[in-house]
Order: sequence, then C-alpha cells, then structure tokens
Amino acid sequence: MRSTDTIFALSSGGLPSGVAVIRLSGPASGTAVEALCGRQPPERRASLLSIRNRNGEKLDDGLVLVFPGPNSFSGEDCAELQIHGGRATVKAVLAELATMEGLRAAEAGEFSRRAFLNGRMDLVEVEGLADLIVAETEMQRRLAAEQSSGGLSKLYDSWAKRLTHARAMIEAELDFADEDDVPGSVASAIWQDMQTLKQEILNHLSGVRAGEIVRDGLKVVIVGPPNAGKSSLLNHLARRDVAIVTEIPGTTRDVLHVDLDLDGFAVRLYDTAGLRETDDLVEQEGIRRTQRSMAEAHLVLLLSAVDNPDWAAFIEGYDGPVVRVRTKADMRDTAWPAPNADVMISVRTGDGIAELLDRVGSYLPDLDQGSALALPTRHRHADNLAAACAHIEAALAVGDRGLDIQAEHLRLAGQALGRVTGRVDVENLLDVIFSEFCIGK
Ligand SMILES: Nc1nc2c(ncn2[C@@H]2O[C@H](COP(=O)(O)OP(=O)(O)OP(=O)(O)O)[C@@H](O)[C@H]2O)c(=O)[nH]1
Ligand SMILES: [K+]
Ligand SMILES: [Mg+2]
Repeated sequence: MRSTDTIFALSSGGLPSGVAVIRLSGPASGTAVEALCGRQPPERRASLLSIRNRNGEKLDDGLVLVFPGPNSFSGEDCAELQIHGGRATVKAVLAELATMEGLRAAEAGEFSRRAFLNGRMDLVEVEGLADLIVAETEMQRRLAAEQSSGGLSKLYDSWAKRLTHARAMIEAELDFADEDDVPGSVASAIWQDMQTLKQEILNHLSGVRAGEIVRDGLKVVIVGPPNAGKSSLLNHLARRDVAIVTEIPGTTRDVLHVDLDLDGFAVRLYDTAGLRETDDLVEQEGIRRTQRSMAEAHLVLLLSAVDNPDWAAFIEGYDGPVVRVRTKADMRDTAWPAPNADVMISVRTGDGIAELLDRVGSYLPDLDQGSALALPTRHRHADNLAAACAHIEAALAVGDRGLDIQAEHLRLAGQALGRVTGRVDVENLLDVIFSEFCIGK
C-alpha cells in the first residue's frame, strides 16, 4: 500500500438509498473528478454536474464537492460525489473510478487512518468516531461525540503538559543545583501538582466501568430452571419472537441476546438454557454456556415460576448482583408480592414488567444527564492511564534525593499518556484500531 495512492469508497450506508456518497482521498482526487465531470468544480461548494464515463456516456447527475488538503477530513485532497443510491448507478461510478490511473478501492478504516497519519485526528478521536458511527443509544452517542470531538484528548493532553512542565522544572533545578540562590521551592510546588494530577487520573479511572457499560451495554443475563419463562421474557422485552418458546422444559440451548434501549442506555439481554441436572449432552453444553454468560454478567435476573426457597443454588459461583423474579404471575391467585422474590411478573398480562425494568435501570451508571461524558471507554485507555499513575506514584515515592530518577518516572508517565492519544509508539496498534471501521470511513 502506498500512501500516494488515491483511494475511493462508498461512504454512505447500504444500497439502495436515496443518496449515495462516494468519497475520494489522495493526490489524484481532483483529476478523477475532472475526468468524470469534464471540469474542476469550485472548492468546498456543491456543484450539480453530470458524471460520465470515458466514452462520454452519462452515468448519473450528482452533487460534486472537492476539498483540497490539508484542510480536509484526511488531510489530503478529497472529493465527494453525492449520487443516486441505486445499486447499478453506484456500481457504474465505482467501476469507472477503478479504471483510473493511481486510484484504487479503499481498505477498511483507510480514510480515518490517513486522517490520523496526517495529524487531523488522534487515536482517541479516531476510536470515538468508530463508536459514533455504531452508536445506537443516546448515551452511546453522547459518549462517542465527546470523544470524537476531542474532549477526552484535551484532558489527556493537559495532563501530559503538566508532566512536561514538571520535568522542565526538575531539569532547571538539576542544572542550577550548585548555585545557592536558586530557591528549592520551585520543585515543591511541582510535587504538589503531581499529587493532584495522580488523584485526577485515579478519579477518571474510576469511570472505566461506567464507560464500558455505556459503550458496550449493561450485560443482563436471564437464568433459572427450565420452563421458568426465560425465553418468554426475552421475547416480551424485545417485542419480537427472537427465542423459541414451548412448554417443553429444556427448549433453549444456545445463548441468545437482544439489545434494548433503557433510558438511553444500551442493555444487552441474554436468554440462556434452563439450569438442571441432565443426561442430555446437548442440554449439558447449553448449561455450560449459561454459566459462561453468567461469569460476564453485570446483572443476573434469576427467574422461577414457582415459589423457590433456594434461589441461590441456581447461580452457584456467581457473586454479582441478582434480581429474583417470580414469573407467570397470572397463573395463580396468591397475593402479591411473592415471598422470596424481588419482583413478580407475567408476560401474559404485562404485570410487573415496568417494575422489573426499573430494577434493571438501577444498575445503570449514575451519570449526570446534562454534562459531557468524559469517560475512558477502552481497556487500552485504562491500562495506559493506570501506568501513567503508577509512574507518578513512583516519582513521588523517590523523594527529593533523586531528582533525576523522578524526572525519568515523569517522562515514562508522559509516554504512557502519549500512547493513549497516539502521540508516541503506537505503530503496532494501528491495524487493530482501524480494522474496527468499515470501508469508506
Ligand atoms: N401463563 C403464563 N405462561 C407463561 C408465562 N411466561 C411463560 N409462560 C409459558 O411457560 C412455558 C415455558 O416458557 P419458556 O419461555 O419457553 O421458558 P424457558 O425458561 O425459556 O424454558 P427453557 O428454555 O426450556 O429453559 C411456555 O409454555 C410459555 O408460554 C407467563 O407469564 N404466563
Ligand atoms: K421451555
Ligand atoms: Mg428458553
């Protein structure tokens, strides 16, 4: 792959669609547009032009825009063709571009990768953009918007700046250590700030779990004995027939999941095989899968259709939060609430469902509704932030006898922060990060 290639791709979604956007990036973008449209349109303004192949046959009329580098999405010369989103139309224009000298189809994430390499976005912003594209709930959108628009990067950069400043002050102190008239108090203010910085990073890190739940969804696993009504509950909440429901115990074997939107948060709800002693090999495997899902759950909904004095036996080994749900409330005339249950529901009548959702909602992160969501969203961030913290801690622990060792720890802390935004040492990460994107992004 040469970075001087000009790349092109369909950047809008699935076809057919009202409008399809084909994007180009690279030095031949301008000549490609000229070849297709017969002339060079004005910069950054939409021009309605006919798009023709090399034989002069019209392929479509469309809006054509050119964005000269470096002030473009990728930092290179870019162009956009907004054409009709019919499959054949798009195919014809893409085929015509492919015949042109120096042009080739883009790989997944290649536009964003070029934007990163040209300094238009840092890694945190790139990851935020990937999240923004797939965001389905309001909280996912807010988190990704904050990240992709540079809010989080700004925070990390400000921390890196404080580390650099501290190192500079230490260097100054080292250089002038022999001179009596340099006040030693310069460094003491620095250590005060490093103490504060460490605490700020730790506070930020305490949001890792919330960030992961917002981004990936709260994992809620429905478990219980066969025929408790687990699949029925999943279908009811999903409002469609996702799982097979029969009166035969042991119906569900594979773990199924649906994504729900609860108060703007993503909730991933899992239906599992009923738990019981069984000789059936397939059912045994289903039960193993149930236990695996439970191990990753943020919350377990433990269902039972009968009064169950020994709920805990079903979830042995799981020590996270549990909501005990008594099902099929329509089938008996016993008084509410059921003993030994937190909630009583019926998917027939809908009774108790709102209360159950309230309960689930209480396990969502408690985030300020109005403010920006500046939370770490990935292990990659958390690991590097924790490393930065550990280096600051180490610097603080050395004490003022070893200024040069302290400076080195602060340098390593800055490097760890730089790895989050991609300012240093991330070449090997790029393939992983950009492969998250689809083609055209
Ligand atoms: N009356 C009534 N029947 C229910 C209710 N919920 C589930 N059922 C019935 O209970 C039976 C078992 O329901 P499922 O949803 O398949 O139960 P399950 O827990 O998924 O069962 P397995 O997958 O076999 O472990 C079905 O016949 C459902 O129609 C309810 O709220 N009221
Ligand atoms: K069943
Ligand atoms: Mg089932």
